[in-house]
Amino acid sequence: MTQASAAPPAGQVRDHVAVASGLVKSYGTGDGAVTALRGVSAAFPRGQFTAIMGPSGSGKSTFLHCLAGLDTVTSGSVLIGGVEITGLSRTRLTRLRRDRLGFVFQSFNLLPMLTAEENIRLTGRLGNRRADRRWFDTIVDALGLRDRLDHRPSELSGGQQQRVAVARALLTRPEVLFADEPTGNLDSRSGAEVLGFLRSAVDSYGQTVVMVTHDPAAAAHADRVLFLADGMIVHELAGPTIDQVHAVMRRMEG
Ligand SMILES: Nc1ncnc2c1ncn2[C@@H]1O[C@H](COP(=O)(O)OP(=O)(O)OP(=O)(O)O)[C@@H](O)[C@H]1O
Repeated sequence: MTQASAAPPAGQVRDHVAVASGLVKSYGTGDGAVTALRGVSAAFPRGQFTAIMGPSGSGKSTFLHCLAGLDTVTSGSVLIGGVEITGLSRTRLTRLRRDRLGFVFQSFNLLPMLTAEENIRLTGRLGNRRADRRWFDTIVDALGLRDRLDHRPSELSGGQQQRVAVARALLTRPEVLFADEPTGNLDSRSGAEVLGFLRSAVDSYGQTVVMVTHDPAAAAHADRVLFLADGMIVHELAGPTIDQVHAVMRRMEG
């Protein structure tokens, strides 16, 4: 297996919207301590779609959460848009996540009492109203949600709910969209629709996407796949095909 690339030198940081260097994450102390990340370094170029794969327990979700400022690190550094986030106060971190990052999770995390449109607009800031309206319309139409905007989550299919969650995450034009198993609760057709949209957001709008997935077919939508094993990046594939991803996973799972 090839060695994955380390974080880039300082001069390249501006080309990478997120840079992790030497990330270590331990949970607990003493005999019960678990080290989930053991020195993970990776850089995420602007406008690229990266998938993170690896066996169960290899540290994928921990890595995504540390990278996105949802969890603290034990040591190491995370730069988002050039800002070192590991030392930020809780308030500044919350503001950075709200203003600059988007999130999509396996469970759609929509508010049940709000309509699809209200859910989508929940995190959107009011800036230039006309531009905001245009962008809202662009996302809603691209995701095929136009005739579902007045529905509440319980009146939507899983695929539609996840598309609402993706629209909500993209409304603020985040520097990075972080997705943790976004298709984990969807049938293969709905999953493919969500993945197709993420792909086109990268291709059409230059969106940066970082996605954790178990599914080789999902990972094949990405520009590259980083493979984690036992808290370390052990392999990287560029322009992955489903067969290549399967082959690496088979080797890793022995
Ligand atoms: N809050 C926590 N407290 C203690 N240990 C944790 C915690 N979260 C994760 N871990 C441990 O850290 C390791 C990595 O977990 P993580 O959830 O990041 O793996 P994963 O690759 O995303 O797994 P899966 O594919 O099963 O979701 C595992 O050994 C897990 O048990």
